[in-house]
Amino acid sequence: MNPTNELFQAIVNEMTEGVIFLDAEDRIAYLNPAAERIRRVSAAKFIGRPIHDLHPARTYAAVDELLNRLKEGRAASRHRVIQAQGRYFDNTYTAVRGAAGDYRGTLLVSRDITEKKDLSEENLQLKKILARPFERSALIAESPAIKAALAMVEAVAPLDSTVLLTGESGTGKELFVERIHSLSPRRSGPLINVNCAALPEHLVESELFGHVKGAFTGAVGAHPGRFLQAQGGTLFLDEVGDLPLAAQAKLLRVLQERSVQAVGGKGETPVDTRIVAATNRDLEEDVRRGRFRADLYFRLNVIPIHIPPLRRRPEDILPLAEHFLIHFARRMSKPTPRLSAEARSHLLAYDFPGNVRQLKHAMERAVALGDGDVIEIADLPREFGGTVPEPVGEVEVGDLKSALLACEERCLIAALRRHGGRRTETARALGISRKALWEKLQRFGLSEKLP
Ligand SMILES: Nc1ncnc2c1ncn2[C@@H]1O[C@H](COP(=O)(O)OP(=O)(O)OP(=O)(O)O)[C@@H](O)[C@H]1O
Repeated sequence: MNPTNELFQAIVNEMTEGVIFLDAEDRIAYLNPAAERIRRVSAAKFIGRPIHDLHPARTYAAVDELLNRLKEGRAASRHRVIQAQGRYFDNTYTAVRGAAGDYRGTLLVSRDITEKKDLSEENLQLKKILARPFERSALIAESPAIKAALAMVEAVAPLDSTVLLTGESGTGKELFVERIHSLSPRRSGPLINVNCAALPEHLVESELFGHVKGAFTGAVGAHPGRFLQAQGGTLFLDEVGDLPLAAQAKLLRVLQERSVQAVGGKGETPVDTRIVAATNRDLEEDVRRGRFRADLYFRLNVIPIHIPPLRRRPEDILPLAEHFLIHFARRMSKPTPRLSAEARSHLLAYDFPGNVRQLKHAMERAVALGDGDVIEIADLPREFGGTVPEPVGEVEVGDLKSALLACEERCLIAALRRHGGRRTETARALGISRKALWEKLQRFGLSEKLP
């Protein structure tokens, strides 16, 4: 054998690229070991057979077209990316011509580009993510009403004044507090959040103002209290309307004196914290009914900012829905689905008693359960289909769990009505903690609906 031939043979045998040579009649004249592995064929059986024998019938026309282009000199080489054995290959077809330009055949080289392709896909994903930056606490504000509230927040954030945010549950009050804090000179200090409705009544004072070791049974260690934890920062008193009256008096004193005394402690510690309070209750009404101290109300209501319910600002519904779809799709590593025209009109027509939180949960559910790239009406919770179901009424007995839940909901409603919506008394009558009551009201979306 010609030594040059031997040398080429050795090189081609060792190559990791698959090499196939097709003669002028499109028959396989040569196939190297790498091509045997890639195509899962043996050279011994395939030499002399038409190239089509390596391909599924549906690709014949495309392969013929490609080879014809090369034969006719319309192209010197062509690329095709194929998938084989779960990997991607870039196939380069190059026409081989004699000295006179006569077509002798085609050289087909297959390169494994799986890693490259994976990387470029990942790169594309990352570019998309970068092009659409998603802040964790992005605040969507399309409606004039929410833009006005945001403008107010931006104006008062740099001041140290107390802000009272009002609005139904789930309207985004917490996001507004974050915005106030992050735009204030206290932004590098802590933002401490206290949910006044979730605090057990007997622990309200020690939670807020701290306690010394051994101040009461269970006080094994000292606790600085939320006020001191928020030193130099912002203290967010969420659901402030749910503070028991005794705690309201103590809070008022702290706000007046600007100092706290820990439960069981003697000395006073000066407090340097900005107060932002929020409530979904009608505090003026609570003041009239003697449930909330008027003097505390005036102390907190220095700068009132109202966040309207979602049903009063329909311009926000679809932008919020899309924002949540992107967020959850990314979190669940799924492609971002879009809303069908019908789903959009249902969302726009719905009155959202649970506000943005309810919309957010619905979008999370749709992304989690959806298997397509379009969210249809069927992918939305049942209540979005029409009017909100009345919570009091016949128990729809489907399974035991839902029957028990419906029963629990009715008990809660009855107890709340009997106690005029007063959480502490309701919790006591039901034999559960205020925290447990608060959680149940959230779960059933009842915190808004009742007095
Ligand atoms: N404008 C908005 N843009 C983006 N997300 C929002 C917006 N408004 C509310 N959300 C989201 O909706 C959810 C509910 O909002 P948030 O917890 O701030 O409501 P809230 O008014 O504080 O409710 P509650 O009174 O029950 O504490 C949150 O996950 C929040 O991130």
